[in-house]
Amino acid sequence: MNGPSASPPAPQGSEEPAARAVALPPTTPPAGAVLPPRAPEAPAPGTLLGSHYDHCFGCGPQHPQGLQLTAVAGEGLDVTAEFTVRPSHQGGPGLAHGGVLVTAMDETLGTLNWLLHAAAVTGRLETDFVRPVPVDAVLHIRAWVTGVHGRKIYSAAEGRIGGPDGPVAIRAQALFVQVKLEHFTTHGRPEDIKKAMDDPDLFKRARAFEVNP
Ligand SMILES: CCCCCCCC(=O)SCCNC(=O)CCNC(=O)[C@H](O)C(C)(C)COP(=O)(O)OP(=O)(O)OC[C@H]1O[C@@H](n2cnc3c(N)ncnc32)[C@H](O)[C@@H]1OP(=O)(O)O
Repeated sequence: MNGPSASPPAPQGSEEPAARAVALPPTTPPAGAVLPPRAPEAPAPGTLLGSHYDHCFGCGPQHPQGLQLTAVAGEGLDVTAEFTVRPSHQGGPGLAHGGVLVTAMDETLGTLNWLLHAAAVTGRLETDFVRPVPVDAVLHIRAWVTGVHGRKIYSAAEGRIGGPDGPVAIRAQALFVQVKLEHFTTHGRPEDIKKAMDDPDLFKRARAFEVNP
């Protein structure tokens, strides 16, 4: 793997803080990135995008503590999604945990891959927490592709509370990297991979998403 790497921090006092900072790659598309059309196989605008895996913490309907996030395909390379914050998602009393909100953004950004018909995983995800999100609130998320460069898919999202046009509570930018089915079969826990592969629907869907970089 040739992805960016971060060196462990230098021993304390040995370097200026700036010299120890890690140069992370940007999540904004580089020169030469393109905005491709929707894939011919992309679900029609308005389609409720099903879960990619029943046990997914982000979207799986069979994950009792998960986010059970639901997303709908937009007109272009965009999706909308809703996530209702439940008591099991608390960080501070009565407030959503920041990491859970990041999961909601990650999952929604991940659903953009349906529109490109490409299997991809998150390589980098940046988040701004703008305002606290209470338990019982619905986070209204919109995500869109900002560019594609080789196997890299750049995207952005914002989450609002109090309604789809309410104030922004969280913003995110991400870089996903397209992968082949082997990414999952090689690295996933064998018993879970076997169960998933034995499910004809899931297997068909996974195969349909295979990419040939
Ligand atoms: C089925 C969909 C599920 C969706 C669930 C919601 C989304 C998720 O949470 S996915 C789970 C979290 N993500 C992961 O577990 C990914 C873990 N990381 C990996 O497996 C690998 O590092 C992976 C696949 C990202 C990249 O590895 P690899 O395929 O070898 O790619 P590699 O050849 O190194 O890099 C390809 C390009 O991407 C860039 N890149 C790779 N990783 C990163 C990164 N982390 N940040 C920025 N750029 C990166 C490289 O610089 C390279 O760019 P260029 O083409 O310009 O040279």
